[in-house]
Amino acid sequence: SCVHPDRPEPLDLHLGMFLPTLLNQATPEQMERFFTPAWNLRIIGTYAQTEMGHGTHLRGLETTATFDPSTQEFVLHSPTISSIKWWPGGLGKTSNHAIVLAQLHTQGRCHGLHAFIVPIRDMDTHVPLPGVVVGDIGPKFGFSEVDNGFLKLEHVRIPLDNMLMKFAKVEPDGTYVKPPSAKLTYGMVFIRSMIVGQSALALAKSCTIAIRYSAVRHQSELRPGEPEPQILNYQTQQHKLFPVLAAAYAFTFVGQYMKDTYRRISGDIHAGDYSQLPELHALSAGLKAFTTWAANAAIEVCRMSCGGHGYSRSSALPDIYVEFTPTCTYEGENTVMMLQTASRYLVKSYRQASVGQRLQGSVSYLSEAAAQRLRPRPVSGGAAPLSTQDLLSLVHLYQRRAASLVELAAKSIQQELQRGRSQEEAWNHSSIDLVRASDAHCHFVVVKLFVDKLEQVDDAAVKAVLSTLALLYALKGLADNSGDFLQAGLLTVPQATRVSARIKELLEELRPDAVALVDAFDLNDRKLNSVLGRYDGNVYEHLYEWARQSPLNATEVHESFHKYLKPLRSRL
Ligand SMILES: CC(C)(COP(=O)(O)OP(=O)(O)OC[C@H]1O[C@@H](n2cnc3c(N)ncnc32)[C@H](O)[C@@H]1OP(=O)(O)O)[C@@H](O)C(=O)NCCC(=O)NCCSC(=O)/C=C/CCCCCCCCCCCCC(=O)O
Ligand SMILES: Cc1cc2nc3c(=O)[nH]c(=O)nc-3n(C[C@H](O)[C@H](O)[C@H](O)COP(=O)(O)OP(=O)(O)OC[C@H]3O[C@@H](n4cnc5c(N)ncnc54)[C@H](O)[C@@H]3O)c2cc1C
Repeated sequence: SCVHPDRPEPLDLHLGMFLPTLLNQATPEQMERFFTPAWNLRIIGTYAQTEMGHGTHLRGLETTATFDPSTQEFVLHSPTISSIKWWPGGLGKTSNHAIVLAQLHTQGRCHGLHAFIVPIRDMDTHVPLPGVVVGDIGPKFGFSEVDNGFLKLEHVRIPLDNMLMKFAKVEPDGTYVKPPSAKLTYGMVFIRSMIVGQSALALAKSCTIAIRYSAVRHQSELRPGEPEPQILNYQTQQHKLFPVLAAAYAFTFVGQYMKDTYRRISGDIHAGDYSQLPELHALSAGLKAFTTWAANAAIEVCRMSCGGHGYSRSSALPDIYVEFTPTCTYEGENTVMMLQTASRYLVKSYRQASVGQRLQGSVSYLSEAAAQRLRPRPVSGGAAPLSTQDLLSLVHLYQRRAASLVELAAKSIQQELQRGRSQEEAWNHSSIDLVRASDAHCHFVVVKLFVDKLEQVDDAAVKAVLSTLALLYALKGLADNSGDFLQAGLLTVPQATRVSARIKELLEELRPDAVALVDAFDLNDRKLNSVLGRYDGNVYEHLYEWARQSPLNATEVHESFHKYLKPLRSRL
């Protein structure tokens, strides 16, 4: 990948969104005019969609692009303070172009959001062009390496051919030509798909640091009179870290699957087959939200499991967190993405299955569930026997939980409608259930993909340890969400007790292989950039060396003594 996923950089948007958007939405002539100079960094671009007043609600974006047939130009304008483009990475000081998403107006009609290439700085002097007010939005929670910026356009004129016209077009006389599918101009599916792999990388780095450190850190007393044990021998430490390790492997496989699926379906789209776009949108939106939320929480578990040294930037864990956490917000705020997957895919699929339609792809289980509902329920009605060893039965359990929560959400909407609420109100009053349904659907997809992957592993020893990780991932998820399974009649209290006992056994089974399993991520010391996660385990000497390098230690007596402490003393 041309983007360096390790640390945010001002060119991330150029490489991660400007170039891919050209590839997806530029005509061959526009590729020639823009892609080549952009590839050579003559043109440096960003993706300017979000405005001060709107990030999620794309239809609410206010920037306008009005076609002027007399000059064959678009006039780009920011009509209000809230329409100022706000947040785009690299916009403040780095980029000299921006792909600006604006409401297209031509022949007196608005045709919605379209993408326009807008030069914003002089290619030689880098001075903002006439009508362009651009700058940095100021310090943030992190991402200090990136100049996220603002852009105010004051009747800026660009040529007709600067509108990305691979799909929609504006003719010289101002006639608007619709795209083959309105969904093609949304974009963002590429990055959302890639972010799933970023979640895996963040987890792999964090648990590598925490597990290696837990193997070299000795603390307290397990058996009186014996030496202090490795903290990795404490069951609580294993209970914190081994599920994160299992998730790192799970998300690695899901990230690969997501990339492959993106490549396959975007290939179909380029060939004019848009049929799989809804599945790609739903999967990328849901898995982006599911994996980033999980990884975001897990990074903090890893940091806190390293005690005080985890809070030191020498551990790298604070930086990993600060750089990863905005993935829950950008590229589609997670709650909104979960709602997209539920409302635009799961509930729609549920309704299709309920009238007997055979579903394909990741929702095919909804057809099975619909058929199940038509069959007489077994008298016992109780939960099926639970195997805490059989992965396929656990996959089926997750599938049934997802089907149950999708049905619960769909029925909630129906009940709200029967109470006389409007469609919109009924959906809003069911949105907690909709998010739960998406979460359960994504969780099923992750567990299924993990188990599917095992079928591709030939080495018996590797397959055995990965199976143990998959079991831990599935059972830990079952324990964490036992309410869903109990409520759906898929689990009994005695079975839940057995799950907890089995998890303890798995932690013990994984202990001997834990360090080898993080070494297998093959993250070298430079990439980890962590004193606690060093491959050689030589933590204390390097921690002391790292501290000695601190700028505050450049002098034995810091200037603050003379500037503040001494004068303060003399006044007391
Ligand atoms: C979708 C919304 C939430 C709602 O939009 P709305 O117009 O109201 O639409 P709906 O009515 O809900 O739906 C209409 C139909 O359209 C379908 N739909 C919706 N979205 C899409 C889509 N994206 N694709 C396809 N189809 C879509 C929907 O299903 C409906 O279909 P149907 O009618 O039911 O059939 C919308 O408002 C929205 O999307 N909001 C979110 C806005 C958003 O995402 N903003 C992001 C701005 S850009 C940004 O944040 C950038 C951040 C930069 C971060 C730094 C990145 C650095 C690069 C790192 C890259 C790493 C690469 C590593 C490579 C490697 O690992 O190798
Ligand atoms: C580090 C960083 C980099 C970014 N880079 C870029 C970039 O390069 N280009 C770009 O264009 N943008 C960028 N963004 C902006 C980002 O895409 C938006 O912040 C994001 O889309 C969320 O929109 P918002 O900020 O308006 O939040 P809002 O949508 O206002 O969200 C606030 C709250 O409202 C809730 N909410 C909103 N709508 C709904 C709904 N329909 N149903 C239920 N709840 C809802 C959300 O769940 C959330 O809890 C970046 C943001 C960050 C933090």
